[in-house]
Amino acid sequence: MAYVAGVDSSTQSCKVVVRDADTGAVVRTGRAPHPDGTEVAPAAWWDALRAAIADAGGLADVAAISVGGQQHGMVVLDADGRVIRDALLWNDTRSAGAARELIAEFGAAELARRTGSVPVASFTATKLRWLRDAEPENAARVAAVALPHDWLSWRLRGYGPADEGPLGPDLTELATDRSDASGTSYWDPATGGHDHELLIAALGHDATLPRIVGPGEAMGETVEQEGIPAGIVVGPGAGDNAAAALGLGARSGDVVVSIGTSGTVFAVTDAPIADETGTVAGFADASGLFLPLVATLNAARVLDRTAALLGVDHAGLGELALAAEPGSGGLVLQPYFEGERTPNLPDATATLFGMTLASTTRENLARAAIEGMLCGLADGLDAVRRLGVSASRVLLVGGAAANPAVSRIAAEVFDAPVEVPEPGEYVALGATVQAAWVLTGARPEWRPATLARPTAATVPLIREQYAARAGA
Ligand SMILES: Nc1ncnc2c1ncn2[C@@H]1O[C@H](COP(=O)(O)OP(=O)(O)O)[C@@H](O)[C@H]1O
Ligand SMILES: O=C(CO)[C@@H](O)[C@H](O)COP(=O)(O)O
Repeated sequence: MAYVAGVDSSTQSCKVVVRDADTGAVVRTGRAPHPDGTEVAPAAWWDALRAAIADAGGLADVAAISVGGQQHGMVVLDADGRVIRDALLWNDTRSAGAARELIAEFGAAELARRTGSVPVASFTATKLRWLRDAEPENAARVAAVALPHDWLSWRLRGYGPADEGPLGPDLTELATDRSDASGTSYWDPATGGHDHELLIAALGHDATLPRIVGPGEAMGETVEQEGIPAGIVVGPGAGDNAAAALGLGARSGDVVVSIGTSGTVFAVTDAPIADETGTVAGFADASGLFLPLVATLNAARVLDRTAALLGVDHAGLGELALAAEPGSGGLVLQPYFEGERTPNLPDATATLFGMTLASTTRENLARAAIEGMLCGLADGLDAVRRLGVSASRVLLVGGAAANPAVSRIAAEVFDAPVEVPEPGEYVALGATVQAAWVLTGARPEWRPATLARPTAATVPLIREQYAARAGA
Protein backbone atom coordinates (compact mmCIF):
# COMPACT_ATOMS: atom_id res chain seq x y z
CA MET A 1 0.00 0.00 0.00
CA ALA A 2 1.50 3.34 -1.07
CA TYR A 3 0.20 6.80 -0.23
CA VAL A 4 0.31 9.87 -2.46
CA ALA A 5 -0.21 13.52 -1.52
CA GLY A 6 -1.73 16.39 -3.47
CA VAL A 7 -1.51 20.09 -2.69
CA ASP A 8 -3.77 23.01 -3.59
CA SER A 9 -1.87 26.23 -2.93
CA SER A 10 -4.85 28.44 -3.73
CA THR A 11 -5.58 32.11 -3.24
CA GLN A 12 -6.99 31.91 0.27
CA SER A 13 -5.40 28.78 1.70
CA CYS A 14 -3.19 25.74 1.23
CA LYS A 15 -4.84 22.32 1.31
CA VAL A 16 -3.18 18.91 1.42
CA VAL A 17 -4.88 15.58 0.71
CA VAL A 18 -3.25 12.19 1.32
CA ARG A 19 -4.71 9.30 -0.64
CA ASP A 20 -4.18 5.56 -1.01
CA ALA A 21 -2.53 5.15 -4.43
CA ASP A 22 -4.18 1.75 -4.98
CA THR A 23 -7.79 2.51 -4.09
CA GLY A 24 -7.97 6.31 -4.30
CA ALA A 25 -9.41 6.44 -0.77
CA VAL A 26 -8.67 9.71 1.03
CA VAL A 27 -6.80 8.86 4.22
CA ARG A 28 -6.19 12.30 5.71
CA THR A 29 -6.27 16.04 4.91
CA GLY A 30 -4.82 19.29 6.22
CA ARG A 31 -5.03 23.00 5.55
CA ALA A 32 -3.51 26.35 6.52
CA PRO A 33 -4.56 29.90 5.63
CA HIS A 34 -2.80 32.28 3.21
CA PRO A 35 -2.50 36.01 3.86
CA ASP A 36 -5.08 38.35 2.34
CA GLY A 37 -4.24 40.66 -0.52
CA THR A 38 -3.32 40.53 -4.18
CA GLU A 39 0.41 40.85 -3.45
CA VAL A 40 1.87 38.09 -1.28
CA ALA A 41 5.36 37.04 -0.13
CA PRO A 42 5.91 33.51 -1.53
CA ALA A 43 7.54 32.60 1.81
CA ALA A 44 4.00 32.72 3.26
CA TRP A 45 2.95 29.96 0.81
CA TRP A 46 5.95 27.86 1.81
CA ASP A 47 5.11 28.28 5.50
CA ALA A 48 1.44 27.47 4.82
CA LEU A 49 2.41 24.39 2.79
CA ARG A 50 4.48 23.00 5.65
CA ALA A 51 1.73 23.87 8.15
CA ALA A 52 -0.88 22.15 5.97
CA ILE A 53 1.39 19.10 5.60
CA ALA A 54 1.78 18.95 9.39
CA ASP A 55 -2.01 19.35 9.77
CA ALA A 56 -2.40 16.38 7.39
CA GLY A 57 -0.22 14.24 9.65
CA GLY A 58 3.04 14.69 7.75
CA LEU A 59 4.48 12.89 4.73
CA ALA A 60 6.47 10.09 6.41
CA ASP A 61 4.36 7.39 4.69
CA VAL A 62 3.92 9.25 1.37
CA ALA A 63 5.71 8.02 -1.78
CA ALA A 64 4.85 10.82 -4.22
CA ILE A 65 3.48 14.36 -4.06
CA SER A 66 2.33 16.92 -6.64
CA VAL A 67 1.44 20.60 -6.25
CA GLY A 68 -1.55 22.35 -7.81
CA GLY A 69 -1.61 26.11 -7.39
CA GLN A 70 -3.35 29.37 -8.22
CA GLN A 71 -2.45 30.28 -11.80
CA HIS A 72 -0.51 33.24 -13.20
CA GLY A 73 1.16 34.63 -10.02
CA MET A 74 4.46 36.37 -10.81
CA VAL A 75 7.34 34.99 -8.72
CA VAL A 76 10.57 36.76 -9.74
CA LEU A 77 13.94 35.38 -8.59
CA ASP A 78 17.40 36.90 -8.68
CA ALA A 79 20.57 34.99 -9.60
CA ASP A 80 20.88 33.83 -5.96
CA GLY A 81 17.41 32.31 -6.04
CA ARG A 82 15.95 35.02 -3.80
CA VAL A 83 12.42 36.32 -4.36
CA ILE A 84 12.93 39.93 -5.56
CA ARG A 85 9.54 41.31 -4.50
CA ASP A 86 6.19 40.02 -3.32
CA ALA A 87 4.35 37.99 -5.95
CA LEU A 88 1.57 39.75 -7.84
CA LEU A 89 -1.40 37.40 -7.91
CA TRP A 90 -3.87 36.58 -10.69
CA ASN A 91 -6.42 38.97 -9.13
CA ASP A 92 -4.10 41.97 -8.99
CA THR A 93 -5.30 44.39 -11.67
CA ARG A 94 -2.47 46.96 -11.63
CA SER A 95 -1.09 45.53 -14.89
CA ALA A 96 -4.28 46.23 -16.90
CA GLY A 97 -2.48 49.03 -18.79
CA ALA A 98 0.48 46.73 -19.47
CA ALA A 99 -1.95 44.18 -20.96
CA ARG A 100 -3.33 46.86 -23.27
CA GLU A 101 0.22 47.81 -24.32
CA LEU A 102 1.20 44.23 -25.17
CA ILE A 103 -1.99 43.83 -27.20
CA ALA A 104 -1.26 47.09 -29.04
CA GLU A 105 2.30 45.95 -29.79
CA PHE A 106 1.51 42.44 -31.03
CA GLY A 107 -2.20 42.51 -31.88
CA ALA A 108 -4.87 40.43 -30.17
CA ALA A 109 -5.08 37.95 -33.06
CA GLU A 110 -1.31 37.39 -33.05
CA LEU A 111 -1.21 36.82 -29.28
CA ALA A 112 -4.18 34.45 -29.47
CA ARG A 113 -2.41 32.56 -32.27
CA ARG A 114 0.95 32.43 -30.46
CA THR A 115 -0.19 31.75 -26.89
CA GLY A 116 -3.82 30.58 -27.11
CA SER A 117 -5.07 33.66 -25.24
CA VAL A 118 -5.36 37.43 -25.36
CA PRO A 119 -3.84 38.66 -22.08
CA VAL A 120 -5.66 40.60 -19.38
CA ALA A 121 -4.14 41.86 -16.12
CA SER A 122 -4.19 38.34 -14.63
CA PHE A 123 -1.59 36.95 -17.00
CA THR A 124 2.05 36.75 -15.88
CA ALA A 125 3.51 38.58 -18.91
CA THR A 126 1.49 41.70 -18.14
CA LYS A 127 2.83 41.70 -14.57
CA LEU A 128 6.39 41.48 -15.91
CA ARG A 129 5.72 44.44 -18.21
CA TRP A 130 4.34 46.36 -15.22
CA LEU A 131 7.53 45.48 -13.28
CA ARG A 132 9.72 46.63 -16.16
CA ASP A 133 8.09 50.05 -16.16
CA ALA A 134 7.15 50.62 -12.50
CA GLU A 135 10.14 48.99 -10.78
CA PRO A 136 13.00 48.95 -13.32
CA GLU A 137 15.64 48.16 -10.68
CA ASN A 138 13.72 45.07 -9.61
CA ALA A 139 13.11 44.09 -13.24
CA ALA A 140 16.82 44.35 -14.05
CA ARG A 141 17.61 41.81 -11.30
CA VAL A 142 15.19 39.15 -12.59
CA ALA A 143 17.17 36.01 -13.45
CA ALA A 144 14.20 33.59 -13.47
CA VAL A 145 10.41 33.78 -13.48
CA ALA A 146 8.29 31.09 -11.83
CA LEU A 147 4.64 30.50 -10.98
CA PRO A 148 3.41 29.62 -7.48
CA HIS A 149 3.34 25.86 -8.09
CA ASP A 150 6.74 25.87 -9.82
CA TRP A 151 8.36 27.75 -6.97
CA LEU A 152 6.81 25.59 -4.23
CA SER A 153 7.85 22.40 -6.05
CA TRP A 154 11.42 23.79 -6.38
CA ARG A 155 11.47 24.47 -2.64
CA LEU A 156 10.09 21.00 -1.86
CA ARG A 157 12.96 19.55 -3.91
CA GLY A 158 15.45 21.42 -1.72
CA TYR A 159 16.30 24.38 -3.97
CA GLY A 160 16.27 27.97 -2.78
CA PRO A 161 18.61 30.72 -1.66
CA ALA A 162 21.81 29.29 -0.09
CA ASP A 163 20.59 29.90 3.48
CA GLU A 164 17.12 28.40 2.82
CA GLY A 165 17.38 25.51 0.35
CA PRO A 166 19.80 22.65 1.13
CA LEU A 167 20.61 22.25 -2.58
CA GLY A 168 21.11 25.97 -3.23
CA PRO A 169 19.73 28.30 -5.89
CA ASP A 170 20.02 26.25 -9.09
CA LEU A 171 17.56 28.12 -11.33
CA THR A 172 17.89 25.53 -14.10
CA GLU A 173 16.13 23.10 -11.72
CA LEU A 174 12.91 25.15 -11.78
CA ALA A 175 10.17 23.09 -13.42
CA THR A 176 6.53 23.58 -14.34
CA ASP A 177 3.86 21.84 -16.41
CA ARG A 178 2.05 22.87 -19.57
CA SER A 179 -1.23 23.76 -17.83
CA ASP A 180 0.36 26.42 -15.64
CA ALA A 181 2.79 27.55 -18.38
CA SER A 182 -0.24 28.20 -20.61
CA GLY A 183 -1.38 31.02 -18.30
CA THR A 184 1.79 33.06 -18.68
CA SER A 185 1.21 34.58 -22.16
CA TYR A 186 4.67 33.37 -23.17
CA TRP A 187 3.87 29.70 -23.79
CA ASP A 188 3.20 28.33 -27.26
CA PRO A 189 0.46 25.67 -27.54
CA ALA A 190 1.79 24.65 -30.98
CA THR A 191 5.28 23.70 -29.75
CA GLY A 192 4.49 23.10 -26.09
CA GLY A 193 7.50 25.28 -25.22
CA HIS A 194 8.09 28.82 -24.00
CA ASP A 195 8.12 31.80 -26.38
CA HIS A 196 11.15 33.77 -25.15
CA GLU A 197 10.53 36.58 -27.63
CA LEU A 198 7.28 37.38 -25.79
CA LEU A 199 9.01 37.08 -22.42
CA ILE A 200 11.68 39.56 -23.54
CA ALA A 201 9.02 41.92 -24.89
CA ALA A 202 7.32 41.90 -21.50
CA LEU A 203 10.26 41.98 -19.09
CA GLY A 204 12.81 43.83 -21.22
CA HIS A 205 15.35 41.00 -21.15
CA ASP A 206 15.55 37.22 -21.23
CA ALA A 207 15.39 35.08 -18.08
CA THR A 208 15.41 31.43 -17.07
CA LEU A 209 11.98 29.85 -17.33
CA PRO A 210 11.02 26.56 -15.69
CA ARG A 211 11.54 23.36 -17.68
CA ILE A 212 8.18 21.96 -18.77
CA VAL A 213 7.52 18.50 -17.34
CA GLY A 214 5.01 16.27 -19.11
CA PRO A 215 2.00 14.46 -17.62
CA GLY A 216 3.16 11.39 -15.71
CA GLU A 217 6.74 12.69 -15.55
CA ALA A 218 8.56 13.42 -12.28
CA MET A 219 10.18 16.79 -11.55
CA GLY A 220 12.57 15.12 -9.09
CA GLU A 221 12.27 14.22 -5.43
CA THR A 222 12.19 15.92 -2.05
CA VAL A 223 15.23 16.38 0.15
CA GLU A 224 15.16 16.44 3.95
CA GLN A 225 13.97 19.81 5.28
CA GLU A 226 11.95 20.94 8.30
CA GLY A 227 8.66 19.04 8.03
CA ILE A 228 9.60 17.38 4.71
CA PRO A 229 11.14 13.88 4.55
CA ALA A 230 13.66 13.00 1.80
CA GLY A 231 13.00 10.83 -1.25
CA ILE A 232 9.35 11.61 -2.04
CA VAL A 233 8.84 11.72 -5.81
CA VAL A 234 7.57 15.16 -6.93
CA GLY A 235 5.07 15.10 -9.80
CA PRO A 236 4.60 17.78 -12.47
CA GLY A 237 1.98 19.82 -10.61
CA ALA A 238 -0.56 22.00 -12.42
CA GLY A 239 -2.54 25.19 -12.49
CA ASP A 240 -5.43 24.82 -10.08
CA ASN A 241 -8.20 24.61 -12.68
CA ALA A 242 -6.36 21.93 -14.68
CA ALA A 243 -5.77 20.03 -11.44
CA ALA A 244 -9.48 20.24 -10.61
CA ALA A 245 -10.32 18.78 -14.04
CA LEU A 246 -8.05 15.82 -13.22
CA GLY A 247 -9.52 15.46 -9.73
CA LEU A 248 -13.02 15.32 -11.19
CA GLY A 249 -12.03 13.02 -14.04
CA ALA A 250 -13.78 15.56 -16.33
CA ARG A 251 -14.59 14.16 -19.79
CA SER A 252 -16.24 15.29 -22.99
CA GLY A 253 -19.59 16.97 -22.26
CA ASP A 254 -18.54 18.03 -18.74
CA VAL A 255 -18.24 21.74 -18.10
CA VAL A 256 -16.74 22.52 -14.69
CA VAL A 257 -17.87 25.65 -12.87
CA SER A 258 -15.65 26.45 -9.88
CA ILE A 259 -16.77 29.02 -7.32
CA GLY A 260 -13.75 29.87 -5.18
CA THR A 261 -12.04 33.25 -4.93
CA SER A 262 -12.21 33.18 -8.71
CA GLY A 263 -15.18 31.95 -10.65
CA THR A 264 -14.12 29.71 -13.52
CA VAL A 265 -15.91 27.85 -16.31
CA PHE A 266 -13.83 25.29 -18.21
CA ALA A 267 -13.83 22.02 -20.13
CA VAL A 268 -11.26 19.52 -21.33
CA THR A 269 -10.99 19.50 -25.14
CA ASP A 270 -8.85 17.61 -27.68
CA ALA A 271 -8.03 20.69 -29.74
CA PRO A 272 -6.63 24.07 -28.70
CA ILE A 273 -8.69 27.23 -29.11
CA ALA A 274 -7.58 30.77 -29.95
CA ASP A 275 -10.30 33.28 -29.06
CA GLU A 276 -9.26 36.66 -30.50
CA THR A 277 -11.96 38.42 -28.47
CA GLY A 278 -10.09 37.44 -25.29
CA THR A 279 -13.22 36.13 -23.56
CA VAL A 280 -12.09 32.49 -23.44
CA ALA A 281 -8.49 31.70 -22.50
CA GLY A 282 -6.92 28.87 -24.50
CA PHE A 283 -5.17 27.07 -21.64
CA ALA A 284 -3.65 23.59 -21.67
CA ASP A 285 -4.85 20.86 -19.34
CA ALA A 286 -2.69 18.56 -17.22
CA SER A 287 -3.20 15.39 -19.30
CA GLY A 288 -1.83 16.55 -22.65
CA LEU A 289 -5.11 18.07 -23.89
CA PHE A 290 -6.56 21.60 -23.67
CA LEU A 291 -8.64 23.59 -21.18
CA PRO A 292 -10.63 26.51 -22.66
CA LEU A 293 -11.52 28.65 -19.64
CA VAL A 294 -13.43 31.76 -18.67
CA ALA A 295 -12.50 33.35 -15.33
CA THR A 296 -14.20 36.01 -13.24
CA LEU A 297 -12.65 37.92 -10.35
CA ASN A 298 -15.85 38.02 -8.29
CA ALA A 299 -17.15 34.72 -6.98
CA ALA A 300 -17.18 33.28 -3.42
CA ARG A 301 -16.11 36.56 -1.87
CA VAL A 302 -19.25 38.25 -3.23
CA LEU A 303 -21.19 35.88 -1.02
CA ASP A 304 -18.78 36.30 1.91
CA ARG A 305 -19.23 40.09 1.77
CA THR A 306 -23.01 39.92 1.36
CA ALA A 307 -23.32 37.48 4.26
CA ALA A 308 -21.20 39.77 6.45
CA LEU A 309 -23.32 42.75 5.43
CA LEU A 310 -26.48 40.87 6.36
CA GLY A 311 -24.94 39.63 9.62
CA VAL A 312 -25.34 35.92 8.79
CA ASP A 313 -23.08 32.96 8.07
CA HIS A 314 -23.02 31.06 4.76
CA ALA A 315 -25.91 28.83 5.80
CA GLY A 316 -27.92 31.89 6.84
CA LEU A 317 -27.22 33.57 3.52
CA GLY A 318 -28.50 30.48 1.72
CA GLU A 319 -31.66 30.36 3.83
CA LEU A 320 -32.38 34.03 3.17
CA ALA A 321 -31.77 33.58 -0.57
CA LEU A 322 -34.11 30.61 -0.83
CA ALA A 323 -36.82 32.57 0.99
CA ALA A 324 -36.85 35.06 -1.94
CA GLU A 325 -38.48 34.44 -5.33
CA PRO A 326 -36.29 33.81 -8.42
CA GLY A 327 -35.38 37.22 -9.82
CA SER A 328 -35.02 38.71 -6.32
CA GLY A 329 -38.03 40.97 -6.80
CA GLY A 330 -36.15 42.87 -9.53
CA LEU A 331 -33.00 43.46 -7.47
CA VAL A 332 -29.93 42.84 -9.66
CA LEU A 333 -26.36 42.83 -8.35
CA GLN A 334 -23.59 43.41 -10.90
CA PRO A 335 -20.89 42.02 -8.60
CA TYR A 336 -17.72 43.72 -9.81
CA PHE A 337 -16.37 44.36 -6.29
CA GLU A 338 -12.78 43.64 -7.37
CA GLY A 339 -12.99 45.12 -10.87
CA GLU A 340 -13.68 42.37 -13.41
CA ARG A 341 -11.69 40.16 -15.73
CA THR A 342 -14.50 38.75 -17.90
CA PRO A 343 -15.78 41.12 -19.13
CA ASN A 344 -12.45 42.95 -19.02
CA LEU A 345 -13.31 45.88 -16.71
CA PRO A 346 -10.38 46.06 -14.29
CA ASP A 347 -11.49 49.35 -12.72
CA ALA A 348 -15.19 48.54 -12.36
CA THR A 349 -17.02 48.53 -9.03
CA ALA A 350 -20.16 46.67 -8.02
CA THR A 351 -23.65 48.10 -8.59
CA LEU A 352 -27.04 47.17 -7.20
CA PHE A 353 -29.90 47.85 -9.62
CA GLY A 354 -33.65 47.78 -9.14
CA MET A 355 -33.84 49.05 -5.57
CA THR A 356 -37.38 49.97 -4.52
CA LEU A 357 -38.96 49.98 -1.08
CA ALA A 358 -40.58 46.68 -2.03
CA SER A 359 -37.55 44.96 -3.55
CA THR A 360 -34.95 45.99 -0.98
CA THR A 361 -35.24 43.17 1.50
CA ARG A 362 -32.61 41.01 3.16
CA GLU A 363 -33.95 37.96 1.31
CA ASN A 364 -33.81 39.62 -2.10
CA LEU A 365 -30.31 40.97 -1.46
CA ALA A 366 -29.04 37.52 -0.48
CA ARG A 367 -30.54 36.00 -3.62
CA ALA A 368 -29.40 38.85 -5.88
CA ALA A 369 -25.80 38.27 -4.73
CA ILE A 370 -25.96 34.60 -5.71
CA GLU A 371 -27.86 35.28 -8.94
CA GLY A 372 -25.51 38.08 -10.03
CA MET A 373 -22.39 36.03 -9.35
CA LEU A 374 -23.86 33.05 -11.25
CA CYS A 375 -25.06 35.18 -14.21
CA GLY A 376 -21.44 36.15 -14.91
CA LEU A 377 -20.54 32.46 -14.96
CA ALA A 378 -23.53 31.63 -17.18
CA ASP A 379 -22.19 34.21 -19.66
CA GLY A 380 -18.90 32.28 -19.45
CA LEU A 381 -20.70 29.02 -20.20
CA ASP A 382 -22.24 30.62 -23.30
CA ALA A 383 -18.78 31.82 -24.38
CA VAL A 384 -17.16 28.36 -24.18
CA ARG A 385 -20.15 26.85 -25.96
CA ARG A 386 -19.75 29.36 -28.80
CA LEU A 387 -16.30 27.84 -29.34
CA GLY A 388 -17.83 24.41 -29.86
CA VAL A 389 -17.68 22.99 -26.32
CA SER A 390 -20.73 20.85 -25.52
CA ALA A 391 -22.24 20.95 -22.04
CA SER A 392 -24.26 17.87 -21.20
CA ARG A 393 -23.77 18.69 -17.53
CA VAL A 394 -22.29 21.41 -15.33
CA LEU A 395 -20.12 20.14 -12.45
CA LEU A 396 -20.22 22.66 -9.61
CA VAL A 397 -17.13 22.77 -7.36
CA GLY A 398 -15.15 25.24 -5.22
CA GLY A 399 -15.82 26.52 -1.69
CA ALA A 400 -19.21 28.11 -2.41
CA ALA A 401 -20.57 25.05 -4.26
CA ALA A 402 -21.07 23.52 -0.81
CA ASN A 403 -23.94 25.94 -0.25
CA PRO A 404 -27.29 24.31 -1.19
CA ALA A 405 -28.73 27.70 -2.19
CA VAL A 406 -25.88 28.19 -4.66
CA SER A 407 -26.46 24.82 -6.34
CA ARG A 408 -30.23 25.29 -6.40
CA ILE A 409 -29.97 28.78 -7.93
CA ALA A 410 -27.29 27.49 -10.35
CA ALA A 411 -29.89 25.07 -11.69
CA GLU A 412 -32.22 28.04 -12.26
CA VAL A 413 -29.52 30.11 -13.97
CA PHE A 414 -27.65 27.56 -16.15
CA ASP A 415 -29.50 25.99 -19.06
CA ALA A 416 -27.73 22.65 -18.56
CA PRO A 417 -28.17 19.99 -15.88
CA VAL A 418 -26.20 20.86 -12.73
CA GLU A 419 -24.43 18.22 -10.63
CA VAL A 420 -22.60 18.76 -7.35
CA PRO A 421 -19.90 16.14 -6.79
CA GLU A 422 -19.37 14.83 -3.26
CA PRO A 423 -17.51 17.40 -1.14
CA GLY A 424 -13.78 17.38 -1.80
CA GLU A 425 -10.76 19.51 -2.49
CA TYR A 426 -10.71 18.76 -6.21
CA VAL A 427 -7.53 20.69 -6.98
CA ALA A 428 -5.57 18.80 -4.32
CA LEU A 429 -7.30 15.56 -5.39
CA GLY A 430 -6.19 16.25 -8.98
CA ALA A 431 -2.65 16.70 -7.71
CA THR A 432 -2.90 13.26 -6.04
CA VAL A 433 -3.89 11.87 -9.45
CA GLN A 434 -0.67 13.33 -10.84
CA ALA A 435 1.37 11.90 -7.96
CA ALA A 436 -0.15 8.42 -8.43
CA TRP A 437 0.36 8.67 -12.22
CA VAL A 438 4.07 9.35 -11.71
CA LEU A 439 4.37 6.59 -9.12
CA THR A 440 2.58 3.82 -11.02
CA GLY A 441 3.15 4.92 -14.62
CA ALA A 442 -0.60 4.95 -15.34
CA ARG A 443 -3.26 7.63 -14.87
CA PRO A 444 -5.68 6.43 -12.19
CA GLU A 445 -9.36 6.57 -13.13
CA TRP A 446 -10.74 8.07 -9.91
CA ARG A 447 -14.05 9.85 -10.25
CA PRO A 448 -16.18 11.31 -7.46
CA ALA A 449 -19.69 10.28 -6.58
CA THR A 450 -22.46 12.84 -7.11
CA LEU A 451 -23.79 14.54 -3.99
CA ALA A 452 -26.72 16.39 -5.52
CA ARG A 453 -28.54 16.99 -8.80
CA PRO A 454 -30.68 20.03 -8.07
CA THR A 455 -33.87 19.62 -10.04
CA ALA A 456 -35.02 23.25 -10.22
CA ALA A 457 -36.08 24.28 -13.72
CA THR A 458 -34.22 27.02 -15.55
CA VAL A 459 -35.78 30.44 -14.85
CA PRO A 460 -34.92 32.63 -17.90
CA LEU A 461 -36.07 35.79 -16.07
CA ILE A 462 -32.93 35.75 -13.92
CA ARG A 463 -30.52 36.12 -16.83
CA GLU A 464 -32.89 38.35 -18.81
CA GLN A 465 -33.10 40.96 -16.08
CA TYR A 466 -29.34 40.67 -15.39
CA ALA A 467 -28.60 41.28 -19.07
CA ALA A 468 -31.02 44.20 -19.20
CA ARG A 469 -29.68 45.89 -16.08
CA ALA A 470 -26.10 44.78 -15.78
CA GLY A 471 -25.05 43.45 -19.18
CA ALA A 472 -21.65 45.04 -19.73
N1 LIG B 1 -21.09 27.15 2.41
C1 LIG B 1 -20.50 28.16 1.75
N2 LIG B 1 -21.26 29.08 1.08
C2 LIG B 1 -20.69 30.10 0.41
N3 LIG B 1 -19.35 30.30 0.35
C3 LIG B 1 -18.55 29.43 0.99
C4 LIG B 1 -19.07 28.32 1.71
N4 LIG B 1 -18.02 27.63 2.24
C5 LIG B 1 -16.91 28.28 1.87
N5 LIG B 1 -17.21 29.36 1.12
C6 LIG B 1 -16.27 30.35 0.56
O1 LIG B 1 -15.49 29.71 -0.44
C7 LIG B 1 -14.21 30.38 -0.53
C8 LIG B 1 -13.11 29.35 -0.47
O2 LIG B 1 -13.25 28.49 -1.56
P1 LIG B 1 -11.99 27.84 -2.25
O3 LIG B 1 -12.50 27.11 -3.45
O4 LIG B 1 -11.20 27.09 -1.23
O5 LIG B 1 -11.20 29.18 -2.67
P2 LIG B 1 -9.73 29.37 -3.24
O6 LIG B 1 -9.41 28.08 -3.98
O7 LIG B 1 -9.85 30.53 -4.16
O8 LIG B 1 -8.81 29.66 -2.10
C9 LIG B 1 -14.15 31.36 0.65
O9 LIG B 1 -14.39 32.67 0.15
C10 LIG B 1 -15.25 30.85 1.56
O10 LIG B 1 -15.77 31.86 2.41
O1 LIG C 1 -6.76 33.15 -12.63
C1 LIG C 1 -7.36 32.10 -12.54
C2 LIG C 1 -7.63 31.25 -13.73
O2 LIG C 1 -7.15 31.81 -14.91
C3 LIG C 1 -7.86 31.66 -11.18
O3 LIG C 1 -8.72 30.57 -11.30
C4 LIG C 1 -6.67 31.35 -10.29
O4 LIG C 1 -6.07 30.15 -10.76
C5 LIG C 1 -7.01 31.31 -8.83
O5 LIG C 1 -7.93 30.34 -8.48
P1 LIG C 1 -8.63 30.14 -7.05
O6 LIG C 1 -7.61 30.37 -5.99
O7 LIG C 1 -9.79 31.05 -7.00
O8 LIG C 1 -9.07 28.71 -7.06
